Amino acid sequence: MTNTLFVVSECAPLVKTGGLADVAGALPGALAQHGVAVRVLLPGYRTVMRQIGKPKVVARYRNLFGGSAKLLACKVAGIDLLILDAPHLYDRDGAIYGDATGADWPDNAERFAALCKVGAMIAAEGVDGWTPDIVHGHDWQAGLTPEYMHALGVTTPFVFTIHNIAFHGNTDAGALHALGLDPARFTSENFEFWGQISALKAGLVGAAKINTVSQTYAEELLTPEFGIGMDGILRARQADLSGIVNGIDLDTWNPATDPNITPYKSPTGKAANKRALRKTFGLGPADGPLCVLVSRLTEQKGIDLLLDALPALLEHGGQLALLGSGDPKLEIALLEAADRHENLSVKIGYDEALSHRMMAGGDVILVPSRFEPCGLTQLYGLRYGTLPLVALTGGLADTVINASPAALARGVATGIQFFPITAQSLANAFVRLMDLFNDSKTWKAMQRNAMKQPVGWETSAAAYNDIYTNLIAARG
Ligand SMILES: Nc1ncnc2c1ncn2[C@@H]1O[C@H](COP(=O)(O)OP(=O)(O)O[C@H]2O[C@H](CO)[C@@H](O)[C@H](O)[C@H]2O)[C@@H](O)[C@H]1O
Repeated sequence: MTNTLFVVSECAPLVKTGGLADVAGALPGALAQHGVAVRVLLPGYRTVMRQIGKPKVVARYRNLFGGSAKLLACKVAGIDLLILDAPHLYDRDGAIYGDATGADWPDNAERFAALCKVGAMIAAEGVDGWTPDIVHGHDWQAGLTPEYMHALGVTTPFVFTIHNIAFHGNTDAGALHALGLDPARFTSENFEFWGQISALKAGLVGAAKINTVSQTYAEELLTPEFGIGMDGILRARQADLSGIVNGIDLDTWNPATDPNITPYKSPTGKAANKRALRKTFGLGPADGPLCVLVSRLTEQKGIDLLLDALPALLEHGGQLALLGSGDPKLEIALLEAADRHENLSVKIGYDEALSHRMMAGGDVILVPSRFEPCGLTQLYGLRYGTLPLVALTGGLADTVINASPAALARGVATGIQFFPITAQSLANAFVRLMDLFNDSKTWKAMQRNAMKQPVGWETSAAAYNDIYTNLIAARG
């Protein structure tokens, strides 16, 4: 039995802004099959505190970055949680990373340093009769954990997973004292990055093993274009870097049992869901494919490329139902485009149940991202027979089999990929899509292929378990 402590800033179903939460929520269950007992250390945001009932207090901290705090143990949705209840850091209105206007909380450095520090203390002393053999941090919010472990003299191996390298968690050097970091280690070999404290770099430097969420993204990260300043460090650590593709929760995302939809086992069952979805989005009947897109609306996700390429879809009988929220400029541009095109319907917001109905009712799931470490919505799409049309990058390259002549001849295609990642090549992909969609025999075969593709956690959980076991064996 291996004990693993996850240090992570979000975890589904309790609190989610994106794919990180899905992974933190699903991977523990998958690892349990391999004899790994995961406990997830999570900030006690107001929304989390409301969902955990009466947990057990397992530790108290008199002064954790300016206030007292408690560590609470509880189980929600089968996940063993350790909730850091620090009201001065987490009990506030607004979102988990920022206020209602979208601005980051000014004390985010302290908020997540506190999480890392408690992670390190758990590794040092154990908690609730439980001590981790492995500490596994996710993204910059967990990056300082190995620094605090080092300060406490803890040698438990630290595994670091990069879900999105675009966020570095940088802070001014003046915060060294406030964060309780050792000024002697504020060097380019450790966590100094262009004169700032970088939580992400601390994680990359301090990890025994680093991984990201697909093999292609692991390779892309070694280039300046994708590494966003961290490519040099990652090249230096290449021997310890791997790519492990994400899975999805096969119970939550199961078209045969999904309570949000009219359940189906074969692609023909999608028709009723498609009718319902058109109604929800106010779209009329059309000859072309009904595309769906569910996403945070950011530059990463290529929404601007999509806006430019859309006529190639909409003017040839295709439709798009889009659900998302994020960058206000993109939200406005999408709403304006929806006013102009009757075959485009946009809902701004976050709606988990609707996202299920979109997977069930859509013909095609669009993921035109500029970069995508793994991506989850194309995996949902595969499972629901909703064929992915994706940019050829990161996990989208690894999980979709492009309908190339060779793949079609072998009968293995599951979707469409486009490259280079430009509006023009996306528009060309829409033209290819129309041809494929009109060839109903090929389309149905692709849907069947898609629904058969393994998209669960089985193989990837085994890969994480291998990392843990090798690190533990190497310690002796
Ligand atoms: N408006 C909305 N309503 C309902 N649901 C919505 C929504 N907007 C987004 N979602 C949901 O949020 C999740 C997004 O996950 P992704 O993996 O696609 O991207 P994200 O960039 O957040 O994750 C980062 O981390 C994950 C996990 O490693 C990587 O897969 C990914 O490449 C990386 O960028 C999906 O479950 C999606 O359905």
